[in-house]
Amino acid sequence: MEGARESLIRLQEVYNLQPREMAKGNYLNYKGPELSASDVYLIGKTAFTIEKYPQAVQWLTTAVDLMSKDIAITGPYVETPSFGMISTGNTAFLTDAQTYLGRSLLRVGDQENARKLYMSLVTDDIENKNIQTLGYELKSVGTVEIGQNQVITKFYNLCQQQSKTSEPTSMDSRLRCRFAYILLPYYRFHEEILSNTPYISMFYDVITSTDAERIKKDSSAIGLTRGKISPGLLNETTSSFRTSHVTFLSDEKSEAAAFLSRRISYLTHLDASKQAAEPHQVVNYGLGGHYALHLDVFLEERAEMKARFENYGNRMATFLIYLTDVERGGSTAFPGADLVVSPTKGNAVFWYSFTPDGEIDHLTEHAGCPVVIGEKWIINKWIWTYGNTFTRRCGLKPNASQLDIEREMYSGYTGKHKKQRD
Ligand SMILES: O=C(O)CCC(=O)C(=O)O
Ligand SMILES: [Fe+2]
Repeated sequence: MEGARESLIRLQEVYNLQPREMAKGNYLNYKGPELSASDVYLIGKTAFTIEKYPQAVQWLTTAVDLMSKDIAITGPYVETPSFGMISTGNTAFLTDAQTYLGRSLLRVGDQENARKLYMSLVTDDIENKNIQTLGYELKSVGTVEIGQNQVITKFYNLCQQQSKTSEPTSMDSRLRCRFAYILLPYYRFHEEILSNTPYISMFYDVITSTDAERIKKDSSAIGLTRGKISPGLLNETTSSFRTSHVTFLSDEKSEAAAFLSRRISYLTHLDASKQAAEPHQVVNYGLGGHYALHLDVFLEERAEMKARFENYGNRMATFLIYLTDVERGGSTAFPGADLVVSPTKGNAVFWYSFTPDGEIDHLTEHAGCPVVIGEKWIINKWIWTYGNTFTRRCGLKPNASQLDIEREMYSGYTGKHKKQRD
């Protein structure tokens, strides 16, 4: 339950949804479940606990409004034969909701309203522990810890836009659509260059619906488990940073996966076989499922992690295929490239995490936006630097872009450049 509440808070935060609307079941014009006043209160309390105070204020204000309305209709208390007057259903939480609201207001700097709320409560029930806590905190303002503001505005704005290609500037005049250059003449795929530096492109229809279903089936047969992040080798951990279910799917375990590895090699001109790439990783996100901003490469400070892969180098490139459409949300955002890619079944987003002069490209930081409506499945292929040292060599100029080096790269560095088919 706690996870579900955090998911709703994430949707509220990233997509700027109003708890008042969410309580009525309105999610970006989609109809979802309605929430009761006590649900709204409990979500507000969770927001408080995880230090999302601006969000807590919105939920708890809504809860207090909803509960106060209930009181107007039914009265806060009913007479019972054995227990005398007891408070009814939703309204039982009203005082608690008000005190948590006061404590949240205090933490977003609204002392005035926090104090007003306290004054209206303190006469009610002198014994109430929550009211006492609020009173105590009001007296010691300044020592109350204010949570870190974790709002990453740009990333959220991109998620809200759902899909956006960076504006072509004169420098980016080479942004375009083309047929991916593949040696087999009958093998044609559309590629759209979304960003030149960092190089991010979209391949269309790289997997059939049948194969997408096969991949889901083969990975479900293995079993998906809660995704982890690895700050270090020994402390892999589940975290609200990444909420999804994942499994690795090797070419041996799935014919569809093996076929896909070969296709990725053709499309990228890199070796995506098991000598030079990880097994595919299949990921499934449900409501609110997301992956916060990160780089796919391992950084120096993650030395332990690097040691684990010392035979492979680092993650040179990512080929991410969407196995489902997502009704709303679930895009992949690249704030460094001012780009967000909408999940479309069968399409793939591809990027290099290293610049052609061999440096980690921090502009490739990216995130999986939370899913609002529907379900999201993806399959990732991480292609390693070792094994691809000769398939993608360094550029000759220090600031060479991928487009500068791709002709030689595509001809296998034979010196015989074929004319690019545009
Ligand atoms: O789900 C997404 O769109 C991004 C996933 C991702 O970045 C990853 O799995 O490394
Ligand atoms: Fe990633």
